[in-house]
Amino acid sequence: AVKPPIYQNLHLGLFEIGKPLGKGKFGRVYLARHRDSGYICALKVLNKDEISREAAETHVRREIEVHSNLRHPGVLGFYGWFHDSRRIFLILEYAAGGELYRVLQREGRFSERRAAKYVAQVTLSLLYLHGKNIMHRDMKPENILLGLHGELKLADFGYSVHAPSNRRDTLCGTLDYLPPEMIQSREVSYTKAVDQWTLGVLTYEFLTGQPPFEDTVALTRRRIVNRDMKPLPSFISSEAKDFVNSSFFITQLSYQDGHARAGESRSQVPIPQAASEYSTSGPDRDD
Ligand SMILES: Clc1ccc(CN2CCN(c3c(Br)cnc4[nH]c(-c5ccc(CN6CCOCC6)cc5)nc34)CC2)cc1
Repeated sequence: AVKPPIYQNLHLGLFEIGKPLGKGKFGRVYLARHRDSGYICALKVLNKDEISREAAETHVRREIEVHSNLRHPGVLGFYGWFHDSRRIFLILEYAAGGELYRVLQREGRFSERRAAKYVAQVTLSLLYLHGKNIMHRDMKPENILLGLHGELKLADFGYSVHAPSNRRDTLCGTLDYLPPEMIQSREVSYTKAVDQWTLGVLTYEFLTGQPPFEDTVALTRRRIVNRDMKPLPSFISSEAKDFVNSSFFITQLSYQDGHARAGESRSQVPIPQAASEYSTSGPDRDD
């Protein structure tokens, strides 16, 4: 027999569940409305069994720990969480514009003006996160949402950590957005330069519709380590080309020196010699 409502999940009973907004690794996200206030939100419902099966407890714990302490217009709102015997529920801001990668897929690529607006917004969100000594580490169009007025919102803090960090999380999913230091096998400590590199990858993808190092898995790895970016198409302005290139070289520099040397123009920045300068040695890590 169906249990009387009082015994069902008290918190869940506070919400009316609407259309599913998407499926992910450990669960789904639904449009939801808080009954008393009428407030519209996105309810991320994670399945505990699937989380345990993938040994992703730390991933989820970190997502809640980090995300619940953030409050910024360029970061998807996190309003709270609750759980029952089978599921974990995250109460998140509803981004009315949906996922940025769907917009990019639909439009092919963005104009330089629109790309510049998005890069500026992601930069402000990153400045906020880095100011709190947090690296996102998993920035990609799939994890960027659009608000009602087309403003960008960073989401999914499952891979975020406090800088610097030498965690060796298992990296899964695409390598396209990861900088050399995160895919080379040596034990390294990640700095915030990780997110700066990814901003360069995002800029390239906004302008062309493809990530700069996209290739077969093995060749993507080699391209990234050698900073062997696929050439930008001729329709890209020289200023945009310079911006994308600098984010890969300045990042390499700041990573090497362990501190940001922002503001240094390219002419003063020693540009690496041949690609051979970067060792591609060391056992490949395919976790
Ligand atoms: Cl566990 C998990 C489950 C699913 C996902 C993938 N998405 C992560 C982001 N999700 C959303 C979140 Br969180 C917060 N607000 C959202 N708003 C939307 C959304 C909003 C509107 C639409 C409809 N489109 C909007 C653009 O025009 C065409 C119609 C589609 C999606 N998705 C989310 C949706 C699901 C990630 C992890």
